[in-house]
Amino acid sequence: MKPSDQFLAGAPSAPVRQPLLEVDRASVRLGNTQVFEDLSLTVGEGEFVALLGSSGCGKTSLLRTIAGFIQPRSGAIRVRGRDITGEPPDRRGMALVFQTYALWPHMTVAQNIGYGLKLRRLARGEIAAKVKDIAALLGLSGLEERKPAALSGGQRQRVALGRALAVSPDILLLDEPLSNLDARIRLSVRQEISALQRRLGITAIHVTHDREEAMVMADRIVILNAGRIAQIGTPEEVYNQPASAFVAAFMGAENRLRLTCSPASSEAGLSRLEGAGGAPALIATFGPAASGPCIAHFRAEAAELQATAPLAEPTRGFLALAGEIVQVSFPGGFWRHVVATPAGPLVVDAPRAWAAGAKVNVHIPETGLFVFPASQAES
Ligand SMILES: Nc1ncnc2c1ncn2[C@@H]1O[C@H](COP(=O)(O)OP(=O)(O)OP(=O)(O)O)[C@@H](O)[C@H]1O
Repeated sequence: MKPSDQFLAGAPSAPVRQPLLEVDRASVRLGNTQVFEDLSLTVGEGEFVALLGSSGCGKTSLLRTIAGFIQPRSGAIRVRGRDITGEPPDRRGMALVFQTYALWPHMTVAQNIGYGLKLRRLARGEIAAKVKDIAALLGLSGLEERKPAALSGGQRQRVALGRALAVSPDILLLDEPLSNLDARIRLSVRQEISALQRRLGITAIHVTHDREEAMVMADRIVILNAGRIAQIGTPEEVYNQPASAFVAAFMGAENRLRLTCSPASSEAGLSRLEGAGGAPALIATFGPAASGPCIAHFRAEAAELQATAPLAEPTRGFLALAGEIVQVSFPGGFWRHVVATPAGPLVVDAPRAWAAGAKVNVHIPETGLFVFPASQAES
C-alpha cells in the first residue's frame, strides 16, 4: 500500500447509488475516426459525473451518444434498465445544455424557458407558473420579458439551464456550459449549477476540459484519454491515487523522472529507485514493487527545495537530487522555480524565492511520488 492510500482510507468515497444510466460497451465511429470502442460507464441516480479530458479525447461524442444525437455502431444505452439505444433524443428524458447557449434570439427569456413545455402542449397557465418558478430558482426574476441579446453571458447561460430544467429531465447533460463565460462569472455560475443540482437531486453529466471545474463540481470524474476511460473515481481518488502516468500528469503531477526500480531486498514492501542522478532512494510504492525501467511523477508543490548538500547514501522515504535554480516566477501565493537537474528540468514551488543560480537539493517525499512501470506509462 502506498502511504497516500493510508491517508485516503478516511477520505469520503462516492456513495453507492441506484444505477440510472448505463453505457454498455458502446462503440462510436465518426467518418474515419474510431472515437471510442467498447466503452462502458454507469451513472447513479442523483449523481454528478464529469467527463474530463483534453481536446479530441471523445467527451462531446460520448455525451451526444448518451443524448441520442450519435448512434453507436454497437453496444447499448440504458436508463433504469430500459434500452433506449434506438430512441430519438426527445424521448430519452434528457436535456442538453450547450456551450453556445443556443437560445432562440426572437423569443423572450420566459418563452425560451417555456419552449420545451409548449412543445409538450402544456396548458398556458401551467407553463407560466413553471417558468416563474424556474426564473426565481435561477435568479432571473424580472428579466422574463427580455430578449437574449439584452442579457449578459452568465444570464444567457442560466436561461439555457432553465430551459433544460423546465422539462424536468431525468438526466441533465452539460456540454462545457461554462467555457464561454469570463473567469469570474464562470466561478459563480459553477457554484450555482452545483448547488442547484444538489438541491434538486438531479442526475448530471458534465463535459469539461477544466480540471478544477471537474474537481469542485463532480461526485465522480471520468478521465478520458483518446477514447478510453483512463480512470473513474472521486476527485480525491483521481488526484491522490492516479491509475496511470497519464492520469498523474493530467491531474497536475507533471514533473516526470525516468528511473530504474528494483525491489529493495533488505526490506519488504520497499522499492529501490535510482537513475535520477542522486543517491538511490528506498521508498514504499503501491502494488507489487516494480522491477526495471519506471516513470515517477510528482507535483511542483510536493517537492521541497533545500540548501543541504545531496546525500551520497541511499535515502529512505524520499528521493533527493541535486540541481540549480534556472528560473524564478511568482504565480501568486508561492514562488515557482525551474530547477536544472541531471534528470532534466523540474518545476518546484516554494514559500520563498530562491535566487537564480543557487545550488539546491530537490527533496521529494515518497507520499508525493507516483511510480509506474515505464512499459505501462508509455502505452
Ligand atoms: N463529425 C465528425 N466526423 C469525423 N470525426 C469527428 C467528428 N466529430 C468529432 N470527430 C473526431 O472525434 C474525436 C473526438 O471528438 P470530440 O468532439 O468528441 O472530442 P472532445 O473531447 O469533446 O474535444 P473538445 O474538447 O475539443 O470538444 C476527435 O478526434 C474528432 O476529430
